[in-house]
This record gives sequence, structure tokens and C-alpha cells, in this order.
Amino acid sequence: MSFTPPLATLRRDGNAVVILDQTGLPWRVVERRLTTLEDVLEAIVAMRVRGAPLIGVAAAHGLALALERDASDAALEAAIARLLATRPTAVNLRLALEAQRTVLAPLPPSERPVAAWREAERQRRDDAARCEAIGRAGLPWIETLARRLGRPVRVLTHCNAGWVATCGAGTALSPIYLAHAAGIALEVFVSETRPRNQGLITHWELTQAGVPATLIADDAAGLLIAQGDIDLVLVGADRIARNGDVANKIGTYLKALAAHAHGVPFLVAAPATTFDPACPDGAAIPIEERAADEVLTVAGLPPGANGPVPVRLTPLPARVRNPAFDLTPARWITAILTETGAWPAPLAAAKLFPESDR
Ligand SMILES: CSC[C@H]1O[C@H](OP(=O)(O)O)[C@H](O)[C@@H]1O
Repeated sequence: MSFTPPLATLRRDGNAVVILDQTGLPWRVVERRLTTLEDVLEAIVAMRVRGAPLIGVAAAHGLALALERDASDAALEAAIARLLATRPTAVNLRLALEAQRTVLAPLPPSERPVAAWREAERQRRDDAARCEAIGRAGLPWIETLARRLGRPVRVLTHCNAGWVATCGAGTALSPIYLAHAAGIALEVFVSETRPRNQGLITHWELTQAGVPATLIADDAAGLLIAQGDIDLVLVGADRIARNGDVANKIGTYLKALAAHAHGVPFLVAAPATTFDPACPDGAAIPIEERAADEVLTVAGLPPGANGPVPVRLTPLPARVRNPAFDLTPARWITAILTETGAWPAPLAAAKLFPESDR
């Protein structure tokens, strides 16, 4: 039993990288060809590629593009620094670039471009394998609930942690796809995830795969949890600290709080590349602040338009805060699903990094 994503989120085409441009979703399925480091930087900052694992793999490919032009030591470090600065919270980006540096730095510049492409491809395949294993780690949780409840399992998810956000089946959605393939009846509640509305991508993914999905406004999640309409909350992560605290899309914290208050299991799904043993706890995780425009506008498809356009929500000048992530304490997390299994949050980092200093 497995799930094959219907499209590639990122692929190499000669000396270019072709991405599924997520800014068109869920209205338009459009690919974009990236041929320079600048193209990749723009794609990550503008969230044409997004999702913690995919950002890392995109950065690894961006480095290969950069080295095609200049593979000197200085250019290697400059490109890594520029890619690292694109998005601060998802640690996958740093790990992907550090893995590239480990491979590339000992090589003479002439050998670096080929090696960089090879390492980028290794990371792409590796992410797909990790997603599949996360699905297998999460499936028993859904199977058990289905058996116990004897009716469709109602899962709440937030943001987009599906195939669109990775190079494989996704993280949080991977167990859902496997459960659906196994014939387990599910209903997935998807919060829209303002300001960027990544929930719309999740709703699109699930609907395309034939998984029953119900879109809700972000603030509806508390009521559904409180009145017993949710059996399981399942979300992704952008960085997980050594103690199991989780940084994920803004809005995750409130869902975890409600789940904790009402005894609903709260699972986080993430590969080892999302763990940061250098962060002792959530307070050490940098939280990305994004542009005010994301709050002041909403993207939609007016009749006759070629693609989504931003519509301004208020004519008034407005002070805005736009933190893109929040921190969920380990004590509210029932388990973290990783490629090595399901672990209590405080133990997860220890299981993945037994050698690290803690
Ligand atoms: C599969 S990880 C998905 C993760 O990435 C999202 O962040 P963003 O849309 O800002 O890249 C979000 O926090 C998801 O859980």
C-alpha cells in the first residue's frame, strides 16, 4: 500500500529546476522553470515552493544552479548564506545546505557542480522515502481509532503538510493517504490557514485523491474540538526542538491548546530533517515575520482573470503583525510521527539523535 503524488513538486531538467508554482494553487497548476540562484531565492521567499522539507530540497538545487556559474569557495559560501537567509524557521533548509557543504567543500571547484546536482537529487529521493515511512508510522493510529469508533475517523489538519509541501506523499497527510488506500473511512477537516490560506492547497490535494475533506475557517476549529467533532489532530512541523517543542504554521498552538483541553490526541508528523538538536526548546526557534501585505490582502480568482490576484481587505492604513509560525509545547503533543516510528515528543529527538549532546 502506498500513495504516489500526482505531480512532481520539484524536478531537475538539464541545468534547470522545474517547480510546481504553489502561488497558483488551488486555482492553477502551473510549473515554473528556475535557471539561476536568484530564481530559487525568489521562489522560496515568495512561497512558490514552500513546506519545510521542500524548501530544503529546493535550496540544495539552488546551490547546484549557483555552482554552475561559479564554483569557487567564496561563491559556495555566498550562495549558502543567501539561501539560508530566505526563510528562518524551517530548519530543513539549514540541514540541506550543510549536507551540500559537507559533500562539496573538500572537492576542487571543477568537480562541484556535478556533485551538487547529485547531492540535491539524493536529498529529493531521501525526502520521498522519509514521507513514506512517516505514513507507515501514522497509519496504526488511524486504524486503531477506526476500529474503536466504528465510523469514519474525523481528522483535523492545519496548513499544508501534504505532497505539495514535500518531494513525496507529505508528512501529516501521508498517514491519511495510506489509511484512505487501506479502505479506512475518514473525514478530514482542513482549516483555511490565514493569511496565506495553505489549507486551500490541502483541501485541493485531498479532494483530488478522493479523501473526503471539509474546509473550515480557522476559528471554527475550537468549537469542533470542544463539541467532540474531531477524533484526532494531525499537523506537520517546521522545526522541532530537542525537548519536543514544535514550531509549525501560525494557528497550530490554538488547536493544540483546544485538543489538550478536550482530551483529543494531537500528533505531529515530521522527518528527522525537521529536528534541530541545537535548539534546547521552542524559545530558541526563530519565528519568521512576513510582510504586512499577506494580512492586508487575500488571493482569489476574479471572473475572467488568468490566475489568482490579491484583493485588499481594508482601505484604511493598518499596523500589522504577521508571525508565520507559533510554538506548541511538547507536553500537549501526544506523539511525533517520524520515519523511525511514533515517539512521545520529549523522546523523539533522543530517538533520532542518540549521539547528540543533551
Ligand atoms: C510538510 S511541512 C509543512 C509545513 O510547512 C508549512 O509552512 P509554510 O507554508 O510557511 O512553508 C507549515 O508550517 C506546515 O506544517
